[in-house]
Amino acid sequence: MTLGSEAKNHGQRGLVLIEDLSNGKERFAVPVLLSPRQKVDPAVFDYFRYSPRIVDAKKIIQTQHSPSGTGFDCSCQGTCLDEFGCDCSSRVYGKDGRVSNVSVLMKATVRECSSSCACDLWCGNRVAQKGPCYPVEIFARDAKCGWGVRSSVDIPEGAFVGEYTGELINDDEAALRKDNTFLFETVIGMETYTIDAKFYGNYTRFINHSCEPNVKVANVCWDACQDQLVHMCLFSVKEIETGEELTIDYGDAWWINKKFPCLCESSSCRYRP
Ligand SMILES: C[S@@+](CC[C@H](N)C(=O)[O-])C[C@H]1O[C@@H](n2cnc3c(N)ncnc32)[C@H](O)[C@@H]1O
Repeated sequence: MTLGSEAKNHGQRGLVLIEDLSNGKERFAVPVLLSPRQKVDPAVFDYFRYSPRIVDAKKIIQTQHSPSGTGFDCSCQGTCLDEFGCDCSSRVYGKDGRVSNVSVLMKATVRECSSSCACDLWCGNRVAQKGPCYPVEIFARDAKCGWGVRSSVDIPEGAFVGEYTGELINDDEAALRKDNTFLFETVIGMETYTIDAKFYGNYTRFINHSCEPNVKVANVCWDACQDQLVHMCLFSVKEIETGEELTIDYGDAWWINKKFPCLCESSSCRYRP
């Protein structure tokens, strides 16, 4: 992590606290920007460890789920795409790697090709597994909401914008965690697990809630294993302009028992008294 001993000016966008929170682990730098007008506590960056992938410290995937035996593999030569009549295509991604109909994303798990498929790495059914390519920055939103994430470029609709990463833990351990702010449920096979991004994760754990979000979470699989880990993958559901904040809907289960109102400012806000 590059911590600026003196925050540097970053054009109009703010002062750079950290030049690249990912420390070279993403295709692009993930700067953290302070604002002279918005005081936000930077203490999180003292303990937060950046991980572009799920952290399986308890070896849940390795020991509890068979690494062999694929639930899904193809024998295609070259690329898999719906338009080539390929049966293994998830029928979600277009030729440009974007989702043409974002409403289908939330309906069923998207099965991308895996290492046990015969197709090439550039097959059209491998998108989220290759990692994000739209640069973002973490910025001081305001004292109440804390940090937020905004785009550094224009993002088209249907684009993959990142995977929610963090520590993979079982439900018993999740129940013991004191802070449930960063918990996100996932599944492996028939069992439910939790991803906790409080201490380990990537920029997606800084994405704030909106009742009218521009990003939605979809279930995506790409591991060559019968009981595949379902990755929580974020896709833009509308065009996002440079400088616009990325937001997701945390859902009713997250907002239950929260002692503060939603500050999303949407006219259709559901969590404001
Ligand atoms: C997953 S974190 C998002 C990153 C967070 N802003 C930070 O600085 O670490 C969720 C927390 O952000 C704040 N937050 C996010 N969206 C909000 C909203 N719409 N209204 C109020 N607070 C929000 C709340 O403090 C919430 O507990």
